[in-house]
Amino acid sequence: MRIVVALGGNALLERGQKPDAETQRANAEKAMKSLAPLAKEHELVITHGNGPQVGVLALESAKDPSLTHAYPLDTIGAETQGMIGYWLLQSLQNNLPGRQVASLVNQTLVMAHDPAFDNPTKFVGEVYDEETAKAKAEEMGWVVKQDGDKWRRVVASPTPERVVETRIIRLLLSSGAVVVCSGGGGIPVVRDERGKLKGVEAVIDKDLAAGRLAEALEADALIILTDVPNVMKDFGTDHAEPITTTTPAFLRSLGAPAGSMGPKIEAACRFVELTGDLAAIGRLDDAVRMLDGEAGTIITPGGNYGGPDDLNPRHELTLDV
Ligand SMILES: Nc1ncnc2c1ncn2[C@@H]1O[C@H](COP(=O)(O)OP(=O)(O)O)[C@@H](O)[C@H]1O
Ligand SMILES: NC(=O)OP(=O)(O)O
Repeated sequence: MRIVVALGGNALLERGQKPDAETQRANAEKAMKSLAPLAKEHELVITHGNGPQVGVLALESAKDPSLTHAYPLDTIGAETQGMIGYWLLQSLQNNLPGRQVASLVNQTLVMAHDPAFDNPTKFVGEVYDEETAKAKAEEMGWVVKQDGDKWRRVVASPTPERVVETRIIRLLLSSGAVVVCSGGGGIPVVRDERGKLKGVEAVIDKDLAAGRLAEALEADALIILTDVPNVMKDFGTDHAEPITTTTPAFLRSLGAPAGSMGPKIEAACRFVELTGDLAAIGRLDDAVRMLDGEAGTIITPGGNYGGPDDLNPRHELTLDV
């Protein structure tokens, strides 16, 4: 089977943890141990978030006295792909001896006229109280918005249209390699009037980008991993209920959920609607059980799933290396 996994930000940095390299490396190691069983049996693509890490590197760059201009967000996106990609690469190599692993710096095309450029919505960096956030906005030239009961910097997050390196990712997968790519949703780029690629000031949503990549790779499943076991109906109320197996129509009928559960649901529903295949949302530790239909919120066209025998995979793992 060919599986695209989107790794939630919490897998690298739990709420309240400081973004030190050693903390994130240790979290990456735990996350890759959870995904190793999937990689042993399937073609696997791993994508990841970069919101907190963009914040750290952007601040560093903005405060570096040797620079005339702070690094732009496309360059910082590439830095985060290199850094997080390295942590994931090494953990995978250590947990999957003998298996080839590739970690790519790669780009995602967005449209230059995407209205998202005029309405920043993607939270990056750390959380502040309102007063500190507004002072930071003044000092750094940021836009800040409320995120729950805290405040955070927001940047433009245009819709991902296509992963530029889709073809090489497909080649790597068919040779048996595990591929880490589309980190932070991919480095945001547009094509200019001559068709040449050019970076833009934005951070793409990694779940939406993982969905687009899964479509383009004709993946058999899209698994979105976060820190909650299920999508909940009536989330945040005293009658909240976990959703186990469902349809895109039902999930969409719940309305727009708070924060980044929204893009997760959108990515999962779109993938199932367009491909007829399976998407799942749940906890990192449950990744294997989700595919067995024993955990998570499973989304299929008919809203039922009895396990991998219900799938009709197009891809088989071949270790051609
Ligand atoms: N309907 C819902 N069901 C479950 N969790 C929800 C829902 N709506 C919002 N959430 C919140 O979304 C969070 C996951 O989103 P987020 O933390 O942004 O993901 P990640 O960083 O793992 O990509 C959960 O911890 C939960 O607080
Ligand atoms: N790029 C992105 O979606 O990152 P987070 O998941 O860390 O917000």
